[in-house]
Amino acid sequence: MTDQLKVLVTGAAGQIAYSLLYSIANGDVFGKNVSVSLILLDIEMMQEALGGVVLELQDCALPNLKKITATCNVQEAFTDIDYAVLVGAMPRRQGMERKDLLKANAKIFKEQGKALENYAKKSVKVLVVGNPANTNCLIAATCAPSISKENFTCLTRLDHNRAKAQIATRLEVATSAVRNVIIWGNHSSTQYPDVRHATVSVGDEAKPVPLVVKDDAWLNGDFITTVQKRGAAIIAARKLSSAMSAAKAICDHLRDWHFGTPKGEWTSMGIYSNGSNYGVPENLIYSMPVKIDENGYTIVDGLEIDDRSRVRMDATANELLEERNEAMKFLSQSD
Ligand SMILES: NC(=O)c1ccc[n+]([C@@H]2O[C@H](COP(=O)([O-])OP(=O)(O)OC[C@H]3O[C@@H](n4cnc5c(N)ncnc54)[C@H](O)[C@@H]3O)[C@@H](O)[C@H]2O)c1
Ligand SMILES: O=C(O)CC[C@H](O)C(=O)O
Repeated sequence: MTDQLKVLVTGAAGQIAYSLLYSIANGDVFGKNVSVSLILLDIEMMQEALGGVVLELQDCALPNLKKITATCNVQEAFTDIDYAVLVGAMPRRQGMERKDLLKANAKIFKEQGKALENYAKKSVKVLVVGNPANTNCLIAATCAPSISKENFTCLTRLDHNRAKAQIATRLEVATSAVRNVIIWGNHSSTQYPDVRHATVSVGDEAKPVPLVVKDDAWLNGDFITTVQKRGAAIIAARKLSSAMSAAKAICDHLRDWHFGTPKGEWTSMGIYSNGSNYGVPENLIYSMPVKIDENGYTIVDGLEIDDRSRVRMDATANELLEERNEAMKFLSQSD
């Protein structure tokens, strides 16, 4: 494993980045034995604020942090990077619809997909966070045809963590006792949080979550809607979208992608669908359960999908197909 990594974070002057950068720079994500060069990209207007973030990172006096580059220059930002954490995008605020975000943010991911194609290492691993994350990720992947589609992922780990926490709270157990929840589909209110295959540790035994919860009405009702609408609930309360929990989820996603998932566990990631898993259409970024080792991720196969799940999985796929249609219109427009 390499002992030096070049990690780009976009939207670096924004609120998620403010909660994220310390953990990356401190070695909590890529390990204490790896020195990290951080490249911080934000738009020109934010360079003064970004300069302040740099001052703070310096003042943390972190031994792992080899170099910090703050820039608004896309070529400088994407050159030779190992990881691209694409956070920079407009967040939804109260009263905004998701399609407003697609209009505003698609051009960012078109430009950054091209920059990945032209300047990044071909082995670069890309995590798209900016919303609508799945479709922005598809846009970036489409604009970087020489990079393997497997290297493009979007963040659904926040939803995964939310689902895990809801079950743990309900059962009054530690979140670490709950394993193998799944988020299927879009990082949106159509996502399908699925606990039919999840387990909870009771003493030395891992028992199926539905058997321990013993409340199918809750599992098929309020549990699902709470997870689906959690982002909107946070926006309504904070008047800002989630940041601390998003940053934590980004760290979890990157750490598992870099080091692998714990034995016997899977996680949820938005990944490229080639059309051969669980009836998910080809050429979508769709969240699925994956196990990760030194060879990369593999989709957990063979899980039984019941009729109710099929309907939910198709509904979220249909939303992604609609978003893709919109996105392709942007891609066909000249710059
Ligand atoms: N996938 C998820 O789970 C998840 C969770 C939370 C938030 N989000 C999304 O993450 C994004 C960022 O959220 P935030 O709260 O940090 O927003 P923010 O407004 O606080 O910060 C966004 C930053 O991106 C910068 N930016 C805009 N265009 C850019 C560009 N072309 N290149 C580089 N930087 C650019 C802005 O200047 C700003 O500093 C939003 O789209 C939000 O909806 C996703
Ligand atoms: O815009 C939204 O509805 C969600 C914002 C963010 O992605 C979250 O999940 O907290």
